[in-house]
Amino acid sequence: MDTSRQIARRLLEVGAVKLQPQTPFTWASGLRSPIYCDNRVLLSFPEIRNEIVSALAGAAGAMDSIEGIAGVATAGIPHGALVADRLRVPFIYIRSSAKEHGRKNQIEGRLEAGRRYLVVEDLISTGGSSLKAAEVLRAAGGEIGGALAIFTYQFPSATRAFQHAEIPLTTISNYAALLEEAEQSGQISAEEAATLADWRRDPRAWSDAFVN
Ligand SMILES: O=P(O)(O)OC[C@H]1O[C@H](OP(=O)(O)OP(=O)(O)O)[C@H](O)[C@@H]1O
Ligand SMILES: O=C(O)c1cc(=O)[nH]c(=O)[nH]1
Repeated sequence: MDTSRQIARRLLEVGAVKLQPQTPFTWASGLRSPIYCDNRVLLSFPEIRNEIVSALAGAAGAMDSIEGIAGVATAGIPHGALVADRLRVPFIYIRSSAKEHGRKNQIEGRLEAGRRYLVVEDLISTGGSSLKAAEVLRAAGGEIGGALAIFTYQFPSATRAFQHAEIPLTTISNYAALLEEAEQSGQISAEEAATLADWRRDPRAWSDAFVN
């Protein structure tokens, strides 16, 4: 079994994937969606967490000269810190906005201008959170070696956004693998599969059309 399917299996195993077509989730982007994949749950299972970190660190290790990890707040922080620890490289994290008290930082940790960072995020929907963090990092003088996440919904608009920002995106699992795994293991009903197929054809239209 390939890594993306194996990780998808783990996501289902820990109950990270929730379906609520009648009472949709609101995503960070504001989109409403029948599905939510909560990668934070993986952190509570040490063996599975170890498997995830190994896959992320393996992917990061295969990239060209990554000199530091930049976690995206909040869910990218624990995964990113674990990967940085495994690779023995510096770690920083990027808040969605600057703190309003204390040192008023948006980037926490010691950023070194010119250092090549890998942006680590738990999940990519629109890609907006990771790309915003990458922008903040670039503006502060950091180089971006790429972005790495556990899961992506594989939206073509997200792919284009990463290409436009010239940031190569790598993920260790994805929506197609999740759907295959859920269908083959019988963890999704025909009705749920139909809802997801309908949603996936045009997530924005599905979101806009949803009436409470
Ligand atoms: O690709 P995007 O459209 O930006 O969506 C993905 C983001 O949404 C979630 O963050 P959220 O801000 O909801 O929660 P968190 O604080 O737990 O990271 C997730 O952790 C990603 O950061
Ligand atoms: O886009 C989001 O906010 C989002 C979607 C999802 O499935 N999981 C998550 O943690 N965030």
